[in-house]
Amino acid sequence: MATRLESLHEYIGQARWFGGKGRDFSVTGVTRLGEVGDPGDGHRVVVDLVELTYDDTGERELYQLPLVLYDEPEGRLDHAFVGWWQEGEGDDDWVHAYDAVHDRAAMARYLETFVRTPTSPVVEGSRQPDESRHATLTFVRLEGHELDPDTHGTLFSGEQSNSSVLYGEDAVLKVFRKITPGENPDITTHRVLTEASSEHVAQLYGWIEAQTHDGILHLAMLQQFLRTASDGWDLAVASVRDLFAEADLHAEEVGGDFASEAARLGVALCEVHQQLGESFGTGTVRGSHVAELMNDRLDEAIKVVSELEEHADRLRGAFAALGDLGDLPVQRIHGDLHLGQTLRTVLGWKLVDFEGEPAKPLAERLLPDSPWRDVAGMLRSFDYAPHAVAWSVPEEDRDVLEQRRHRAEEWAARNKRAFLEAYTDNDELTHEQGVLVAAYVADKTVYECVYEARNRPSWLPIPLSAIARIGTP
Ligand SMILES: Nc1ncnc2c1ncn2[C@@H]1O[C@H](COP(=O)(O)OP(=O)(O)O)[C@@H](O)[C@H]1O
Ligand SMILES: O=P(O)(O)O[C@H]1O[C@H](CO)[C@@H](O[C@H]2O[C@H](CO)[C@@H](O)[C@H](O)[C@H]2O)[C@H](O)[C@H]1O
Repeated sequence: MATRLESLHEYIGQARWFGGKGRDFSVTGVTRLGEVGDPGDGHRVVVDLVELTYDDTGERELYQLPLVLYDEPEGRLDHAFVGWWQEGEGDDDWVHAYDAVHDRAAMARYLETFVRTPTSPVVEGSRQPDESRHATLTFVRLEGHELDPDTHGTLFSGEQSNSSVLYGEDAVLKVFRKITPGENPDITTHRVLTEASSEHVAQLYGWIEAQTHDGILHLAMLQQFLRTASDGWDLAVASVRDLFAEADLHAEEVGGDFASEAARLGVALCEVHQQLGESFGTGTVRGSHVAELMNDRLDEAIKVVSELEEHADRLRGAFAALGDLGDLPVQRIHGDLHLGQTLRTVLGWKLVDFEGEPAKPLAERLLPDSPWRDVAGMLRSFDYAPHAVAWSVPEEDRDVLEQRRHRAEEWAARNKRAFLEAYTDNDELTHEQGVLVAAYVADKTVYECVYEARNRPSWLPIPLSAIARIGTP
Protein backbone atom coordinates (compact mmCIF):
# COMPACT_ATOMS: atom_id res chain seq x y z
CA MET A 1 0.00 0.00 0.00
CA ALA A 2 1.32 3.45 -0.90
CA THR A 3 2.35 5.77 1.93
CA ARG A 4 0.93 9.29 2.20
CA LEU A 5 4.04 10.81 0.59
CA GLU A 6 3.97 8.27 -2.25
CA SER A 7 0.27 9.01 -2.85
CA LEU A 8 0.92 12.76 -2.96
CA HIS A 9 3.84 12.20 -5.34
CA GLU A 10 1.71 10.17 -7.74
CA TYR A 11 -1.25 12.56 -7.66
CA ILE A 12 0.77 15.74 -8.15
CA GLY A 13 2.99 14.19 -10.86
CA GLN A 14 0.01 13.60 -13.13
CA ALA A 15 -2.02 16.73 -12.27
CA ARG A 16 -2.78 19.08 -15.14
CA TRP A 17 -1.64 22.08 -13.09
CA PHE A 18 1.75 20.60 -12.19
CA GLY A 19 4.47 22.74 -13.78
CA GLY A 20 7.33 20.21 -13.51
CA LYS A 21 5.94 17.52 -15.85
CA GLY A 22 8.55 15.08 -17.10
CA ARG A 23 11.03 15.94 -14.31
CA ASP A 24 11.82 13.47 -11.53
CA PHE A 25 11.08 14.77 -8.05
CA SER A 26 10.48 13.63 -4.48
CA VAL A 27 7.92 14.88 -1.98
CA THR A 28 10.17 16.27 0.76
CA GLY A 29 7.63 17.80 3.13
CA VAL A 30 3.96 18.34 3.88
CA THR A 31 2.61 21.16 6.05
CA ARG A 32 -1.00 21.21 7.20
CA LEU A 33 -1.97 24.87 6.80
CA GLY A 34 -5.37 24.51 8.41
CA GLU A 35 -8.92 23.30 8.16
CA VAL A 36 -11.82 24.90 6.26
CA GLY A 37 -15.09 24.94 8.26
CA ASP A 38 -15.83 22.44 11.01
CA PRO A 39 -15.55 18.66 10.68
CA GLY A 40 -18.89 16.88 10.21
CA ASP A 41 -20.96 14.44 8.09
CA GLY A 42 -18.09 11.95 7.85
CA HIS A 43 -15.71 14.35 6.15
CA ARG A 44 -13.48 17.34 6.73
CA VAL A 45 -11.65 19.77 4.50
CA VAL A 46 -7.99 20.58 5.08
CA VAL A 47 -5.32 22.48 3.19
CA ASP A 48 -1.88 20.92 2.78
CA LEU A 49 1.23 22.56 1.39
CA VAL A 50 3.41 19.98 -0.31
CA GLU A 51 7.12 20.59 -0.82
CA LEU A 52 8.74 18.95 -3.86
CA THR A 53 12.44 18.65 -4.57
CA TYR A 54 13.57 18.05 -8.16
CA ASP A 55 16.17 15.31 -8.64
CA ASP A 56 18.08 17.16 -11.40
CA THR A 57 18.72 20.55 -9.76
CA GLY A 58 17.72 20.06 -6.12
CA GLU A 59 15.37 23.01 -6.61
CA ARG A 60 12.28 23.06 -4.34
CA GLU A 61 8.71 24.08 -5.12
CA LEU A 62 5.58 24.33 -3.03
CA TYR A 63 2.18 23.15 -4.26
CA GLN A 64 -1.16 23.67 -2.57
CA LEU A 65 -3.41 20.63 -2.17
CA PRO A 66 -6.81 21.28 -0.63
CA LEU A 67 -8.04 17.86 0.49
CA VAL A 68 -11.40 16.49 1.48
CA LEU A 69 -10.90 13.60 3.91
CA TYR A 70 -13.76 11.10 3.99
CA ASP A 71 -14.16 8.28 6.53
CA GLU A 72 -15.57 6.05 3.77
CA PRO A 73 -14.62 5.78 0.09
CA GLU A 74 -16.57 8.12 -2.23
CA GLY A 75 -16.87 6.37 -5.60
CA ARG A 76 -18.14 9.56 -7.34
CA LEU A 77 -14.75 11.15 -6.59
CA ASP A 78 -12.56 8.32 -7.94
CA HIS A 79 -11.07 10.66 -10.57
CA ALA A 80 -9.84 12.97 -7.77
CA PHE A 81 -8.54 10.23 -5.43
CA VAL A 82 -5.24 11.17 -3.82
CA GLY A 83 -4.72 8.34 -1.32
CA TRP A 84 -5.76 6.37 1.74
CA TRP A 85 -3.74 7.02 4.85
CA GLN A 86 -3.77 7.28 8.61
CA GLU A 87 -4.21 10.84 9.87
CA GLY A 88 -3.85 10.19 13.61
CA GLU A 89 -2.80 7.45 15.99
CA GLY A 90 -6.12 5.61 16.40
CA ASP A 91 -7.41 2.63 14.38
CA ASP A 92 -10.33 4.82 13.24
CA ASP A 93 -8.11 7.56 11.88
CA TRP A 94 -7.76 6.18 8.35
CA VAL A 95 -9.09 8.58 5.74
CA HIS A 96 -9.82 8.51 2.02
CA ALA A 97 -8.28 11.71 0.67
CA TYR A 98 -9.57 13.45 -2.49
CA ASP A 99 -8.62 16.70 -4.21
CA ALA A 100 -11.20 19.03 -2.65
CA VAL A 101 -11.79 21.24 -5.71
CA HIS A 102 -13.66 18.33 -7.32
CA ASP A 103 -16.10 17.93 -4.42
CA ARG A 104 -19.22 20.08 -4.05
CA ALA A 105 -19.51 19.40 -0.34
CA ALA A 106 -15.93 20.55 0.21
CA MET A 107 -16.32 23.64 -1.93
CA ALA A 108 -19.52 24.50 -0.02
CA ARG A 109 -17.34 24.70 3.13
CA TYR A 110 -15.19 27.32 1.42
CA LEU A 111 -18.22 29.39 0.42
CA GLU A 112 -19.81 29.10 3.89
CA THR A 113 -16.58 30.34 5.43
CA PHE A 114 -16.42 33.33 3.08
CA VAL A 115 -20.09 34.12 3.76
CA ARG A 116 -19.44 34.01 7.56
CA THR A 117 -16.40 36.26 7.27
CA PRO A 118 -17.18 39.91 8.04
CA THR A 119 -16.31 42.21 5.15
CA SER A 120 -13.41 44.61 5.45
CA PRO A 121 -13.36 48.10 3.99
CA VAL A 122 -11.37 48.05 0.77
CA VAL A 123 -8.87 50.52 2.16
CA GLU A 124 -5.36 49.22 2.85
CA GLY A 125 -4.46 48.61 6.47
CA SER A 126 -7.96 48.62 7.88
CA ARG A 127 -8.68 44.91 7.82
CA GLN A 128 -10.59 43.80 10.90
CA PRO A 129 -9.64 40.68 12.80
CA ASP A 130 -12.28 38.14 11.87
CA GLU A 131 -13.76 34.96 13.22
CA SER A 132 -12.68 32.91 10.23
CA ARG A 133 -9.14 32.16 11.29
CA HIS A 134 -8.53 28.41 11.08
CA ALA A 135 -5.15 27.49 12.44
CA THR A 136 -3.05 29.70 10.18
CA LEU A 137 -5.66 30.01 7.39
CA THR A 138 -7.33 33.41 7.08
CA PHE A 139 -10.29 34.24 4.86
CA VAL A 140 -10.56 37.91 3.89
CA ARG A 141 -13.61 39.49 2.29
CA LEU A 142 -13.89 42.94 0.76
CA GLU A 143 -16.93 45.20 1.00
CA GLY A 144 -19.22 45.77 -1.92
CA HIS A 145 -20.74 42.41 -2.81
CA GLU A 146 -23.22 40.11 -1.07
CA LEU A 147 -22.15 36.54 -1.82
CA ASP A 148 -24.95 34.17 -2.81
CA PRO A 149 -24.75 31.41 -0.15
CA ASP A 150 -27.02 29.03 -2.12
CA THR A 151 -24.76 28.41 -5.11
CA HIS A 152 -22.89 25.16 -5.78
CA GLY A 153 -19.19 25.02 -6.51
CA THR A 154 -18.29 23.49 -9.89
CA LEU A 155 -14.74 23.08 -11.17
CA PHE A 156 -14.08 24.95 -14.45
CA SER A 157 -13.57 22.39 -17.21
CA GLY A 158 -10.68 24.36 -18.70
CA GLU A 159 -8.53 23.76 -15.62
CA GLN A 160 -5.15 25.41 -16.30
CA SER A 161 -2.13 26.23 -14.16
CA ASN A 162 -4.49 26.85 -11.24
CA SER A 163 -7.89 25.41 -10.34
CA SER A 164 -10.94 27.66 -10.66
CA VAL A 165 -14.25 26.78 -9.02
CA LEU A 166 -17.37 28.53 -10.18
CA TYR A 167 -20.15 29.34 -7.65
CA GLY A 168 -23.32 29.51 -9.72
CA GLU A 169 -23.19 32.68 -11.77
CA ASP A 170 -21.97 34.68 -8.79
CA ALA A 171 -18.30 34.14 -8.06
CA VAL A 172 -15.15 32.26 -9.05
CA LEU A 173 -12.66 30.89 -6.54
CA LYS A 174 -9.23 30.55 -8.12
CA VAL A 175 -7.16 28.14 -6.03
CA PHE A 176 -3.48 28.78 -6.70
CA ARG A 177 -1.47 25.58 -7.08
CA LYS A 178 2.18 26.57 -7.21
CA ILE A 179 2.74 28.73 -4.17
CA THR A 180 5.60 31.17 -3.65
CA PRO A 181 5.79 32.88 -0.26
CA GLY A 182 4.97 36.56 -0.59
CA GLU A 183 2.34 38.69 -2.29
CA ASN A 184 0.53 37.13 -5.25
CA PRO A 185 0.22 39.89 -7.87
CA ASP A 186 -3.06 38.40 -9.15
CA ILE A 187 -4.62 39.32 -5.79
CA THR A 188 -2.85 42.61 -5.13
CA THR A 189 -3.34 43.94 -8.67
CA HIS A 190 -7.01 42.94 -8.74
CA ARG A 191 -7.36 44.55 -5.34
CA VAL A 192 -6.15 48.00 -6.37
CA LEU A 193 -8.12 47.88 -9.62
CA THR A 194 -11.26 46.90 -7.68
CA GLU A 195 -10.66 49.71 -5.21
CA ALA A 196 -10.27 52.10 -8.13
CA SER A 197 -13.59 50.82 -9.61
CA SER A 198 -11.84 49.77 -12.82
CA GLU A 199 -14.25 48.62 -15.52
CA HIS A 200 -11.67 46.33 -17.02
CA VAL A 201 -11.24 43.58 -14.44
CA ALA A 202 -13.50 41.18 -12.57
CA GLN A 203 -14.11 42.66 -9.12
CA LEU A 204 -12.12 41.12 -6.28
CA TYR A 205 -14.43 39.76 -3.52
CA GLY A 206 -11.83 38.29 -1.19
CA TRP A 207 -8.95 35.88 -0.76
CA ILE A 208 -7.45 33.21 1.48
CA GLU A 209 -4.02 33.59 3.00
CA ALA A 210 -1.84 31.78 5.51
CA GLN A 211 0.93 33.10 7.69
CA THR A 212 3.99 30.86 7.92
CA HIS A 213 7.51 31.42 9.17
CA ASP A 214 8.50 31.97 5.51
CA GLY A 215 6.04 34.88 5.29
CA ILE A 216 2.56 35.25 3.88
CA LEU A 217 1.14 32.68 1.46
CA HIS A 218 -1.64 33.78 -0.86
CA LEU A 219 -3.66 30.62 -1.46
CA ALA A 220 -6.83 31.53 -3.35
CA MET A 221 -8.74 34.47 -4.77
CA LEU A 222 -12.53 34.97 -4.87
CA GLN A 223 -13.76 37.24 -7.61
CA GLN A 224 -16.74 38.26 -9.68
CA PHE A 225 -17.80 35.68 -12.24
CA LEU A 226 -17.96 37.33 -15.65
CA ARG A 227 -21.16 35.67 -16.77
CA THR A 228 -21.35 36.89 -20.35
CA ALA A 229 -17.67 36.48 -21.12
CA SER A 230 -16.20 35.23 -24.40
CA ASP A 231 -12.49 34.53 -24.62
CA GLY A 232 -10.60 37.12 -26.71
CA TRP A 233 -8.50 34.44 -28.42
CA ASP A 234 -11.61 32.49 -29.49
CA LEU A 235 -13.23 35.66 -30.83
CA ALA A 236 -10.10 36.61 -32.77
CA VAL A 237 -9.76 33.12 -34.26
CA ALA A 238 -13.45 33.19 -35.29
CA SER A 239 -12.84 36.53 -37.02
CA VAL A 240 -9.83 35.07 -38.89
CA ARG A 241 -11.90 32.08 -40.01
CA ASP A 242 -14.55 34.46 -41.38
CA LEU A 243 -11.87 36.22 -43.41
CA PHE A 244 -10.37 32.98 -44.73
CA ALA A 245 -13.82 31.74 -45.74
CA GLU A 246 -14.23 34.77 -48.04
CA ALA A 247 -11.40 34.40 -50.55
CA ASP A 248 -12.19 37.70 -52.33
CA LEU A 249 -12.99 40.00 -49.45
CA HIS A 250 -10.61 42.05 -47.30
CA ALA A 251 -10.58 42.14 -43.50
CA GLU A 252 -12.61 45.34 -43.30
CA GLU A 253 -15.27 43.92 -45.63
CA VAL A 254 -16.14 40.70 -43.81
CA GLY A 255 -18.74 40.43 -41.07
CA GLY A 256 -16.29 39.17 -38.47
CA ASP A 257 -13.92 42.16 -38.70
CA PHE A 258 -12.11 42.49 -35.36
CA ALA A 259 -10.61 45.99 -35.69
CA SER A 260 -13.15 47.78 -33.50
CA GLU A 261 -12.63 45.15 -30.79
CA ALA A 262 -8.87 45.55 -31.12
CA ALA A 263 -9.34 49.30 -30.64
CA ARG A 264 -11.49 48.75 -27.54
CA LEU A 265 -8.79 46.47 -26.16
CA GLY A 266 -6.27 49.27 -26.72
CA VAL A 267 -8.42 51.70 -24.72
CA ALA A 268 -8.96 49.13 -21.95
CA LEU A 269 -5.23 48.44 -21.60
CA CYS A 270 -4.42 52.15 -21.58
CA GLU A 271 -6.94 52.77 -18.77
CA VAL A 272 -5.65 49.80 -16.75
CA HIS A 273 -2.06 51.05 -17.11
CA GLN A 274 -3.05 54.55 -16.01
CA GLN A 275 -4.81 53.16 -12.96
CA LEU A 276 -1.94 50.85 -12.04
CA GLY A 277 0.54 53.73 -12.40
CA GLU A 278 -1.55 55.90 -10.06
CA SER A 279 -2.07 53.18 -7.47
CA PHE A 280 1.34 51.47 -7.36
CA GLY A 281 3.42 54.46 -8.44
CA THR A 282 5.89 54.78 -11.30
CA GLY A 283 9.67 54.79 -11.64
CA THR A 284 12.38 54.57 -14.26
CA VAL A 285 14.95 52.07 -15.41
CA ARG A 286 17.89 52.61 -17.75
CA GLY A 287 17.11 51.53 -21.31
CA SER A 288 20.62 50.05 -21.58
CA HIS A 289 19.90 47.84 -18.56
CA VAL A 290 16.69 46.54 -20.17
CA ALA A 291 18.64 45.84 -23.37
CA GLU A 292 21.14 43.80 -21.35
CA LEU A 293 18.37 41.72 -19.79
CA MET A 294 16.86 41.09 -23.22
CA ASN A 295 20.27 40.03 -24.54
CA ASP A 296 20.66 37.63 -21.61
CA ARG A 297 17.24 36.14 -22.33
CA LEU A 298 18.22 35.70 -25.98
CA ASP A 299 21.47 33.93 -24.96
CA GLU A 300 19.46 31.47 -22.87
CA ALA A 301 16.83 31.05 -25.60
CA ILE A 302 19.46 30.17 -28.23
CA LYS A 303 20.49 27.21 -26.04
CA VAL A 304 16.93 25.87 -26.36
CA VAL A 305 16.04 26.99 -29.91
CA SER A 306 19.24 27.01 -31.96
CA GLU A 307 17.42 28.47 -35.02
CA LEU A 308 17.42 31.81 -33.18
CA GLU A 309 21.19 32.14 -33.65
CA GLU A 310 20.95 33.23 -37.28
CA HIS A 311 18.62 36.12 -36.30
CA ALA A 312 20.57 37.16 -33.21
CA ASP A 313 22.24 40.25 -34.73
CA ARG A 314 18.97 41.80 -35.82
CA LEU A 315 17.35 41.02 -32.46
CA ARG A 316 20.29 42.50 -30.55
CA GLY A 317 20.04 45.59 -32.76
CA ALA A 318 16.41 46.09 -31.72
CA PHE A 319 17.35 45.70 -28.04
CA ALA A 320 20.38 48.01 -28.27
CA ALA A 321 18.22 50.86 -29.58
CA LEU A 322 16.63 51.03 -26.10
CA GLY A 323 19.99 52.24 -24.79
CA ASP A 324 19.62 55.47 -26.78
CA LEU A 325 16.35 56.29 -25.04
CA GLY A 326 17.94 56.90 -21.63
CA ASP A 327 15.51 56.26 -18.77
CA LEU A 328 12.36 54.25 -19.47
CA PRO A 329 9.19 54.67 -17.36
CA VAL A 330 8.20 51.54 -15.43
CA GLN A 331 5.26 50.60 -13.21
CA ARG A 332 3.05 47.64 -12.22
CA ILE A 333 1.80 45.94 -15.41
CA HIS A 334 -0.04 42.73 -16.36
CA GLY A 335 3.19 40.99 -17.37
CA ASP A 336 1.88 38.15 -19.54
CA LEU A 337 -0.81 39.75 -21.64
CA HIS A 338 -2.20 38.02 -24.70
CA LEU A 339 -5.66 37.54 -26.23
CA GLY A 340 -6.23 34.44 -24.05
CA GLN A 341 -6.08 36.72 -21.00
CA THR A 342 -8.88 38.97 -22.24
CA LEU A 343 -12.61 38.39 -21.93
CA ARG A 344 -15.28 40.24 -23.89
CA THR A 345 -18.42 40.84 -21.84
CA VAL A 346 -21.55 42.89 -22.57
CA LEU A 347 -19.91 45.56 -20.41
CA GLY A 348 -16.70 45.63 -22.43
CA TRP A 349 -13.28 43.98 -22.31
CA LYS A 350 -11.86 42.60 -19.06
CA LEU A 351 -8.26 41.53 -18.43
CA VAL A 352 -7.66 38.42 -16.31
CA ASP A 353 -4.76 36.59 -14.67
CA PHE A 354 -2.35 39.23 -13.36
CA GLU A 355 0.18 36.65 -12.13
CA GLY A 356 2.81 37.66 -14.71
CA GLU A 357 4.99 35.37 -16.82
CA PRO A 358 4.60 31.88 -15.34
CA ALA A 359 8.27 30.87 -15.55
CA LYS A 360 9.67 34.03 -13.87
CA PRO A 361 10.47 33.97 -10.14
CA LEU A 362 7.94 35.92 -8.04
CA ALA A 363 10.45 38.59 -7.00
CA GLU A 364 11.01 39.44 -10.66
CA ARG A 365 7.30 39.41 -11.48
CA LEU A 366 6.69 42.02 -8.76
CA LEU A 367 9.25 44.47 -10.15
CA PRO A 368 7.90 47.52 -11.97
CA ASP A 369 8.15 46.95 -15.70
CA SER A 370 7.48 48.80 -18.94
CA PRO A 371 3.83 49.06 -20.05
CA TRP A 372 5.20 48.37 -23.54
CA ARG A 373 5.73 44.76 -22.47
CA ASP A 374 1.95 44.37 -22.27
CA VAL A 375 1.45 46.26 -25.52
CA ALA A 376 3.94 43.92 -27.21
CA GLY A 377 2.13 40.89 -25.74
CA MET A 378 -1.10 41.98 -27.43
CA LEU A 379 0.65 42.83 -30.72
CA ARG A 380 2.16 39.34 -30.78
CA SER A 381 -1.25 37.84 -30.14
CA PHE A 382 -2.68 39.74 -33.14
CA ASP A 383 0.05 38.02 -35.15
CA TYR A 384 -0.48 34.58 -33.58
CA ALA A 385 -4.23 34.30 -34.15
CA PRO A 386 -4.21 34.53 -37.98
CA HIS A 387 -0.99 32.54 -38.34
CA ALA A 388 -2.26 29.76 -36.05
CA VAL A 389 -5.30 29.40 -38.34
CA ALA A 390 -3.24 29.76 -41.53
CA TRP A 391 -0.82 27.01 -40.49
CA SER A 392 -3.67 24.54 -39.95
CA VAL A 393 -3.70 23.60 -43.64
CA PRO A 394 -2.54 20.20 -44.98
CA GLU A 395 1.08 20.36 -46.24
CA GLU A 396 0.11 19.49 -49.82
CA ASP A 397 -2.24 22.47 -50.11
CA ARG A 398 0.61 24.91 -50.82
CA ASP A 399 -1.49 27.40 -52.83
CA VAL A 400 -4.07 27.72 -50.07
CA LEU A 401 -1.28 28.10 -47.53
CA GLU A 402 0.36 30.93 -49.51
CA GLN A 403 -2.93 32.73 -49.95
CA ARG A 404 -3.75 32.32 -46.26
CA ARG A 405 -0.39 33.62 -45.12
CA HIS A 406 -1.00 36.70 -47.19
CA ARG A 407 -4.45 37.23 -45.64
CA ALA A 408 -3.00 36.49 -42.19
CA GLU A 409 -0.58 39.39 -42.58
CA GLU A 410 -3.44 41.62 -43.61
CA TRP A 411 -5.55 40.66 -40.56
CA ALA A 412 -2.60 41.06 -38.19
CA ALA A 413 -1.57 44.46 -39.58
CA ARG A 414 -5.13 45.83 -39.44
CA ASN A 415 -5.73 44.79 -35.85
CA LYS A 416 -2.31 45.81 -34.59
CA ARG A 417 -2.83 49.25 -36.08
CA ALA A 418 -6.31 49.62 -34.55
CA PHE A 419 -5.01 48.51 -31.15
CA LEU A 420 -1.97 50.80 -31.18
CA GLU A 421 -3.90 53.84 -32.40
CA ALA A 422 -6.38 53.39 -29.57
CA TYR A 423 -3.71 52.69 -26.94
CA THR A 424 -1.61 55.72 -27.86
CA ASP A 425 -4.58 57.88 -28.92
CA ASN A 426 -2.56 58.78 -32.00
CA ASP A 427 -2.42 57.45 -35.54
CA GLU A 428 1.40 57.37 -35.67
CA LEU A 429 3.93 56.12 -33.16
CA THR A 430 6.61 58.57 -32.06
CA HIS A 431 10.24 57.53 -32.73
CA GLU A 432 10.61 56.52 -29.08
CA GLN A 433 7.41 54.45 -29.10
CA GLY A 434 8.56 52.74 -32.30
CA VAL A 435 11.85 51.72 -30.64
CA LEU A 436 10.01 50.45 -27.55
CA VAL A 437 7.52 48.43 -29.59
CA ALA A 438 10.28 46.90 -31.73
CA ALA A 439 12.39 45.87 -28.72
CA TYR A 440 9.56 44.49 -26.58
CA VAL A 441 7.98 42.63 -29.51
CA ALA A 442 11.36 41.07 -30.34
CA ASP A 443 11.87 40.05 -26.69
CA LYS A 444 8.37 38.56 -26.42
CA THR A 445 8.86 36.61 -29.66
CA VAL A 446 12.11 35.14 -28.31
CA TYR A 447 10.21 34.13 -25.15
CA GLU A 448 7.50 32.53 -27.29
CA CYS A 449 10.04 30.45 -29.22
CA VAL A 450 11.20 28.89 -25.94
CA TYR A 451 7.61 28.51 -24.69
CA GLU A 452 6.52 26.72 -27.88
CA ALA A 453 9.66 24.54 -28.06
CA ARG A 454 8.91 23.33 -24.54
CA ASN A 455 5.13 23.14 -24.63
CA ARG A 456 3.80 22.94 -28.22
CA PRO A 457 6.67 22.19 -30.62
CA SER A 458 4.31 22.07 -33.60
CA TRP A 459 3.54 25.79 -33.00
CA LEU A 460 7.22 26.83 -32.95
CA PRO A 461 7.10 27.98 -36.61
CA ILE A 462 4.65 30.76 -35.62
CA PRO A 463 7.08 32.81 -33.48
CA LEU A 464 10.10 31.65 -35.51
CA SER A 465 8.64 32.93 -38.76
CA ALA A 466 7.77 36.20 -36.98
CA ILE A 467 11.42 36.50 -35.87
CA ALA A 468 12.51 36.02 -39.47
CA ARG A 469 10.28 38.97 -40.45
CA ILE A 470 11.62 41.33 -37.73
CA GLY A 471 13.44 44.30 -39.21
CA THR A 472 12.56 43.33 -42.79
CA PRO A 473 10.45 45.80 -44.76
N1 LIG B 1 -13.74 36.24 -13.36
C1 LIG B 1 -13.90 35.37 -14.36
N2 LIG B 1 -15.12 35.10 -14.85
C2 LIG B 1 -15.27 34.20 -15.87
N3 LIG B 1 -14.27 33.52 -16.43
C3 LIG B 1 -13.03 33.74 -15.97
C4 LIG B 1 -12.78 34.67 -14.91
N4 LIG B 1 -11.44 34.70 -14.66
C5 LIG B 1 -10.89 33.82 -15.53
N5 LIG B 1 -11.83 33.25 -16.32
C6 LIG B 1 -11.62 32.21 -17.35
O1 LIG B 1 -10.90 31.16 -16.78
C7 LIG B 1 -9.70 30.90 -17.54
C8 LIG B 1 -8.57 30.62 -16.57
O2 LIG B 1 -8.35 31.79 -15.81
P1 LIG B 1 -6.89 32.30 -15.46
O3 LIG B 1 -7.01 33.44 -14.51
O4 LIG B 1 -6.12 32.57 -16.74
O5 LIG B 1 -6.34 31.00 -14.70
P2 LIG B 1 -4.96 30.20 -14.77
O6 LIG B 1 -4.02 30.98 -13.90
O7 LIG B 1 -5.33 28.87 -14.20
O8 LIG B 1 -4.50 30.14 -16.22
C9 LIG B 1 -9.46 32.18 -18.38
O9 LIG B 1 -8.92 31.89 -19.63
C10 LIG B 1 -10.84 32.75 -18.51
O10 LIG B 1 -11.43 32.26 -19.73
O1 LIG C 1 -1.76 31.78 -20.40
P1 LIG C 1 -0.41 31.67 -19.77
O2 LIG C 1 -0.16 32.70 -18.72
O3 LIG C 1 -0.07 30.29 -19.29
O4 LIG C 1 0.62 32.09 -20.96
C1 LIG C 1 1.49 31.17 -21.59
O5 LIG C 1 0.75 30.38 -22.53
C2 LIG C 1 0.24 31.10 -23.67
C3 LIG C 1 -0.45 30.07 -24.58
O6 LIG C 1 -1.62 29.68 -24.00
C4 LIG C 1 1.36 31.80 -24.43
O7 LIG C 1 0.75 32.59 -25.46
C5 LIG C 1 1.17 32.37 -26.80
O8 LIG C 1 0.14 31.63 -27.48
C6 LIG C 1 -1.11 32.33 -27.55
C7 LIG C 1 -2.06 31.45 -28.35
O9 LIG C 1 -2.30 30.23 -27.69
C8 LIG C 1 -0.96 33.67 -28.26
O10 LIG C 1 -2.19 34.39 -28.25
C9 LIG C 1 0.09 34.52 -27.53
O11 LIG C 1 0.30 35.72 -28.25
C10 LIG C 1 1.39 33.73 -27.46
O12 LIG C 1 2.36 34.46 -26.70
C11 LIG C 1 2.07 32.75 -23.48
O13 LIG C 1 3.13 33.39 -24.19
C12 LIG C 1 2.61 31.94 -22.29
O14 LIG C 1 3.22 32.80 -21.36
